[in-house]
This record gives sequence, C-alpha cells and structure tokens, in this order.
Amino acid sequence: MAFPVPASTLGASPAADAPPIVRVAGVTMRYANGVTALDGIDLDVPRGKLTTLLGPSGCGKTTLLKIIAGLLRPTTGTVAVNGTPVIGPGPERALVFQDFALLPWATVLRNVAFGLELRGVAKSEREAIAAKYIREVGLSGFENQYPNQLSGGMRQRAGLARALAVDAEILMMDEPFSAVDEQMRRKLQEDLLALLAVEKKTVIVVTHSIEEAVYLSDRVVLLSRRPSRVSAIRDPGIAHDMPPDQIRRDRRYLDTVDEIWDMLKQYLQ
Ligand SMILES: Nc1ncnc2c1ncn2[C@@H]1O[C@H](COP(=O)(O)OP(=O)(O)OP(=O)(O)O)[C@@H](O)[C@H]1O
Repeated sequence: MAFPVPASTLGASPAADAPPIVRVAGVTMRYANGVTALDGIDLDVPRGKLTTLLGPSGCGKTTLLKIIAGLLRPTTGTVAVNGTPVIGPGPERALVFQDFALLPWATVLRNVAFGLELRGVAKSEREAIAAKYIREVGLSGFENQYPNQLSGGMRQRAGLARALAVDAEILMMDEPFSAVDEQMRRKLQEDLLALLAVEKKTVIVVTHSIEEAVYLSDRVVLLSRRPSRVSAIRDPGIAHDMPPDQIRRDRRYLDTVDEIWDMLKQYLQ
C-alpha cells in the first residue's frame, strides 16, 4: 500500500531563507512534582521543513512538543507561531499522537473527519475532505472500518489523514512510527516524505531513532539530558534522489548517524 504520489516529487524542499514558522524562546518547564524537564530552550523551526527532536529518554522531547502544540504552558519563556504567541492549541497546528488517538467507536471516515466535525464543518463537506486524505494516505476502501479492524500501520495512516484533513500548517508527530514493525516503519517513512513533497507542511517529529531522524529530517535538534537544553543542531541534507537502501549505505548518511550517535552517547553514560 502506498501513498499515490509521484516519485519525482521526492526531496522537493522549500526556500531556505523563509523566516522560521515557530520560534521557541527561553522555554523552561518545571512540572508540579518538581521535575524540571526543559531549561531554557531556544529554537527556530524552519518553515516547510521536517525538524526532528532527538535526545535521551525522558529529556523532555514530548514536553517540548506539547508546549509548541499549546497543550502545556511553559513555566517561563514563549513560543510564537507565525509571530503570534501561543496561548493554547490553534488551527494551524495538528498533533499526531503516538497511539494515534483514534476514536474506537467511529469509522475511519468519521475519525479522519473528526477535527472538521469539531470545527462545525457540514457533514457532506467534511466527508468529502476526509475521503480525499484517506485516498492520499492509501486507505481507500477502509472508510467504513473501525480502528480495531486496522493494522498499526493503517491506524497511523488514519491518524495522519486526520491531521492533514484539518489543513494545519504544522504537523507535530510524537514517535509516529514506534508502534509498527521495522518494515512498516520504513514504508511509512517513505510515504511520509512523498506526501510532504506534495502537501508542503512544516513537520516536527519526536523520535528515539537516530537513523530515522537523519533519514527523514531537514533539521535534527539534539536535546541534552534533563533538564534539557538544545545541545546541537544538524541539517543532514540527505537528498532522496536514490533508492532508500542506497541512501542508508551512503557515506553522508552514515557519517551523520555516527556524528549524532557520538554526541548522544555522552548522555547515556
Ligand atoms: N505531567 C507530568 N508531570 C510530572 N512530570 C512529568 C509529566 N510529564 C512528563 N514528566 C517528566 O518530565 C520529564 C520529560 O518527560 P517527556 O515525556 O517530555 O520526555 P521525553 O524525552 O519525551 O521522554 P521519552 O524519550 O521517554 O519518550 C520526564 O522526567 C517525565 O517523567
């Protein structure tokens, strides 16, 4: 099953000099139980690119994503999207949850249309929009199935279709492929890249996988151990103009994976 997107669009990237779409300035997050997750995060997220947050387990990646999503208020500091301070969730940001957060009692069609339903979009219109994205993620024919009738990869596609249906500029994905096997993970990575070449979204991904980060990202943001700060930023610049297996053997890809691993392993000791 593939997203029906022409391979020639793979690797298309937007202008490099666009102003950042998200600006995180001096963000600190101290939870009520006294845990300080983030300690002065400054970060610009480039528009129309895929940025990955990578760091040791428990360093605060999800916390940072939730703050950008407006689901958590930072203790100090600010987040601005298109120059406007974030004070809560907004229509320009869509979060794809790790567990897909699909409604078990609703069909794929209703799930994908759900964000539009919440916004009061008329049934016929929202179902037409949902059907388009269901097609785009390769789930045609499964419109009337329920989440428990889908595989993990298909649920992930449904979650992605739902995020695309609300037409947010920014897609935020927390460990998007962690619940599927390695084969499906690679397939979904390819499909995501192909889809993004057409949809031109800004994407922020949290992952534990260095290989995934380097493979997918225009920009990798490495966070330090908790309380975390931005410890390094790398732009892998992997051109997706050769077959995936060849990219994974490519010197540039392997060197970038090694470099990031060298930086990350200091936090594991
Ligand atoms: N609601 C909460 N209340 C208190 N502490 C929390 C809360 N949510 C997260 N934490 C703590 O904040 C720290 C950062 O958590 P977070 O989930 O953001 O890290 P992460 O880097 O995404 O973790 P992982 O890599 O394990 O998924 C952890 O120590 C976690 O226990």
